[in-house]
Amino acid sequence: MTILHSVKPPIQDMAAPEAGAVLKSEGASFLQVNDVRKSFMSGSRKIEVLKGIGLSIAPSKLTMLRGRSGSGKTTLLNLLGGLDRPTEGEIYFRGRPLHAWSDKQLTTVRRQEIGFIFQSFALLPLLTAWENVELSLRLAGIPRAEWKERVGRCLELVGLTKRAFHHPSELSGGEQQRVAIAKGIAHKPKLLLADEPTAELDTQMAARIIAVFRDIIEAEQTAICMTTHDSTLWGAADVVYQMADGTLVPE
Ligand SMILES: Nc1ncnc2c1ncn2[C@@H]1O[C@H](COP(=O)(O)OP(=O)(O)OP(=O)(O)O)[C@@H](O)[C@H]1O
Repeated sequence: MTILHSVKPPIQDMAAPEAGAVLKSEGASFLQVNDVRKSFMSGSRKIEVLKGIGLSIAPSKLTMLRGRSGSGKTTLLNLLGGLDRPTEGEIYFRGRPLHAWSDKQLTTVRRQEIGFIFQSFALLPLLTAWENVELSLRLAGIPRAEWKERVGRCLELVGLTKRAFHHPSELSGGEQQRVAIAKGIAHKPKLLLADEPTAELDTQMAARIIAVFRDIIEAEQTAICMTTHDSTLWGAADVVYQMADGTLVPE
């Protein structure tokens, strides 16, 4: 495990290619964050939440963002996933400038290349595990002919083949989160972002989720970046960034 703080990145000359177009060599610049700041207005008051973040996320690695509540982890994760844009600074994802992209371009890149997992599982209660995963493929525009094989593969990867036709209410919290992970990876994202994915789980279930993440990285070469308060999990990461009050700090 490497524990890092601020990393000054190589900035490449990146004209704005189409969403979907990818630079050929993406190793070191898979996901690059350069001096990112984010503020929100609360009435007439400006709240500075991120105060100059520089980091890089490597492909096929498990990266964790740790830090106290309110330190800015979720805000940063939302920027990494193109759910929001920085107030200042740059974010390059596979060579393309997310910070400069339109809402339409961000939606396309999210749909095709990024998966999200949230603390609260976000499953549709009336659908089975299988149908929940299938829905992701439908929304991502994957041809119907590919659904069966891909849903089966995703549920296998998270160890839920035998629970495929259960509804969320018939599954444990850990199993529900594994269905949510299968949903998150169904469209084969290059980057999977998980916001406190183990917060509602006990230690054993949390460890199982991390093991599933490892299997996904191995099998699909996905980069995974997750936030967590749980100190028992940090040792399982390839890289840990610690945040405090909107900045990255050394250990
Ligand atoms: N849209 C917003 N408008 C105003 N303030 C916001 C907004 N989003 C986040 N904040 C503030 O930014 C700070 C950081 O929030 P964020 O959710 O990123 O922290 P966090 O480290 O993820 O916390 P937690 O671990 O509790 O989820 C908090 O003080 C929060 O109130």
